[in-house]
Amino acid sequence: MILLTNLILASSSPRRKMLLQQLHLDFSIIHSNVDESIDRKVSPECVVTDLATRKALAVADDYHSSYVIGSDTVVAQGDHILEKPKDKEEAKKMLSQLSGITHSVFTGVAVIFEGQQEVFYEKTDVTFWELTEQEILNYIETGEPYDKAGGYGIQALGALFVKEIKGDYASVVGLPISKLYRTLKKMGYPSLRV
Ligand SMILES: Cc1cn([C@H]2C[C@H](O)[C@@H](COP(=O)(O)OP(=O)(O)OP(=O)(O)O)O2)c(=O)[nH]c1=O
Repeated sequence: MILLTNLILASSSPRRKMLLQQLHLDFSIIHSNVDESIDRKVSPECVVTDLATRKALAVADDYHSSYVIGSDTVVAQGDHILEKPKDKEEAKKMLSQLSGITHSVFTGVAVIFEGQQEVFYEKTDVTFWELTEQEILNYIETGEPYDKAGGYGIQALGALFVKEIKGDYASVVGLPISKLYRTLKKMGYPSLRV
């Protein structure tokens, strides 16, 4: 097992990688490959903290002396949890559901180091403009919705749908780096730049 750093991001998300790079730390990426099936009767905060913990634990089992970060993001509209749309129909349904209303984006984070475990979540409220059917169809054609919770990316074309956001922008994109930084500090992570 070759490991160059003692910070590991247990994620395949290019957005999480990009956000963690903002901390100017060396880190490795190891995909966690956990079963991401969820219990839809459970609250979104429980879903994201549970999945984040599962992702971190799956990697931490092999890397005890590293700080391992797992994370998960879902969109919640009322009692409905929206994950990543599987196809065009599902993407259309999700975006139609989000049109003209406020929904919440939940991101859970788990950091594990030598048996210590810190788990938290961020909730950010996002309000969409009313979207026309044509806008939704055109957006789906770009392919942007498919690997993103709720079927949109606030960091890309999806930004055009956003009227207002209350909370942490980075958390919507997939990793609340401000709170993560504070958590690493609390856990004694040694190489923080600030
Ligand atoms: C709402 C929203 C979500 N997303 C992304 C963040 C996450 O990558 C994705 C939600 O899926 P996740 O299952 O949380 O993450 P993932 O499968 O991409 O990566 P991994 O499990 O390996 O860590 O949606 C955006 O990029 N922009 C947005 O505006």
